[in-house]
Amino acid sequence: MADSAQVPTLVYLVTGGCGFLGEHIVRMLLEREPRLRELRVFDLHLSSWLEELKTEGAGPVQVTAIQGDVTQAHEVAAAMAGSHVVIHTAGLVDVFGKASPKTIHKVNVQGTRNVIDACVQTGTRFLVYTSSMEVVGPNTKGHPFYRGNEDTPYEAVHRHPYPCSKALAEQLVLEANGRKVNGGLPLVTCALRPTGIYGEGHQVMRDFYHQGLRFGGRLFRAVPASVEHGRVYVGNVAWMHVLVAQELEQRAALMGGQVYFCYDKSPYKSYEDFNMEFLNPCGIRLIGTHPLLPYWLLALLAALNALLQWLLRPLVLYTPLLNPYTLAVANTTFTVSTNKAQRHFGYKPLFSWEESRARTIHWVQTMEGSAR
Ligand SMILES: NC(=O)C1=CN([C@@H]2O[C@H](COP(=O)(O)OP(=O)(O)OC[C@H]3O[C@@H](n4cnc5c(N)ncnc54)[C@H](O)[C@@H]3O)[C@@H](O)[C@H]2O)C=CC1
Ligand SMILES: C[C@H](CCCC(C)(C)O)[C@H]1CC[C@H]2[C@@H]3[C@H](O)CC4=CC(=O)CC[C@]4(C)[C@H]3CC[C@]12C
Repeated sequence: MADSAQVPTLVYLVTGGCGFLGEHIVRMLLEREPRLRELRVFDLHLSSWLEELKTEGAGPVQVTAIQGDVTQAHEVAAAMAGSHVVIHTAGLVDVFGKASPKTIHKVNVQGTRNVIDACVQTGTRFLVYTSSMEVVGPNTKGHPFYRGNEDTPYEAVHRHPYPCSKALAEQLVLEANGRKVNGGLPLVTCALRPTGIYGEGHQVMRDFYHQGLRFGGRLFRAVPASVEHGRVYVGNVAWMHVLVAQELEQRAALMGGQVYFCYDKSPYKSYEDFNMEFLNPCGIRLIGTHPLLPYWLLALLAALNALLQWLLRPLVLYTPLLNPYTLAVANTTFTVSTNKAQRHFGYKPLFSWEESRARTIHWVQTMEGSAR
């Protein structure tokens, strides 16, 4: 990257820039990357906030909205021509059976291959990829991953299309590190593995909140409180992406081809107890200190849901929250504890747990259809 302490010269492209995480990355770049000249936001569906940003909130930075599909190699290459850094966060996040395994593979794996090829073709040298903790686990055997780091041995066995696709895509990204791009310089890549992300705009939190309102302000415990699940605030995930993108040139030898868990100081709790940190102040209570239904019954219901999904598929898309995969993930301890990102590029969470919590609560309270 050119040394541009004073004059903004850099062109960034964010794929999936209109998604939950993508929007936070876009806003964080505008706030925290003074060298930015142009920010290209590439997404299948462009959001209306982007128009407001283009007219009001971007300051001197040119924000370019590009409606495009990562599965279309020519669209990706055209969008990327002339950019210095690409943050590839576009993905099909589906663990509920909304999309077919083929579509998930196409978007997550072929889409990533297209981004890498476009880097090579257009001479874009820096690629930051949003991977996922799901690349590691939880595995199908339900083995706990307790306070693990990037080097913790774990038997990663995937069957579900989403983690399979993220694992393949991450591998492509890491293997691409060092490939010569147009102009002869080496590509520098790195992958971030967020745990379960939460914060403003989180669709599953929205679903749980509305479910709680429908049940008269109550949710029923389904997962034992002893199962701990790693969570990270979206603002800190965005911050880590921005920081990596900024440091990748100076620390290419150290960071190139590396993976980093994406974490912060959010407390280790069960998925449901953690959600209650936000939903409780918004009038939702979690009923039961133990799961109301025994595990075997939940597993049976999850299997039934899977069967119903399959039977109904020709007629209607039935995608309940409970299925064998979500039940297994929610019931398996998976927490990370690492300082690799701090050691390699000085990452420290930008938002404290208290601030992350307050921001998320505020978002739930101001959500359309909220109890307040
Ligand atoms: N939500 C979570 O808890 C976690 C998410 N991740 C990863 O973070 C990334 C972002 O996830 P979220 O923001 O949660 O999902 P999201 O669904 O809110 O955002 C994904 C964005 O990608 C776009 N997109 C999808 N297919 C596309 C295509 N073919 N071409 C161009 N754009 C396309 C969507 O329109 C959307 O704006 C994904 O790669 C996901 O695998 C990783 C760990 C945890
Ligand atoms: C929806 C699940 C909780 C419902 C359980 C039930 C039905 C028993 O009440 C969510 C529990 C864990 C979530 C996943 C986890 O946070 C890791 C993820 C990482 C990603 O990359 C994408 C999202 C997800 C798979 C996330 C999805 C929802 C859960 C399965």
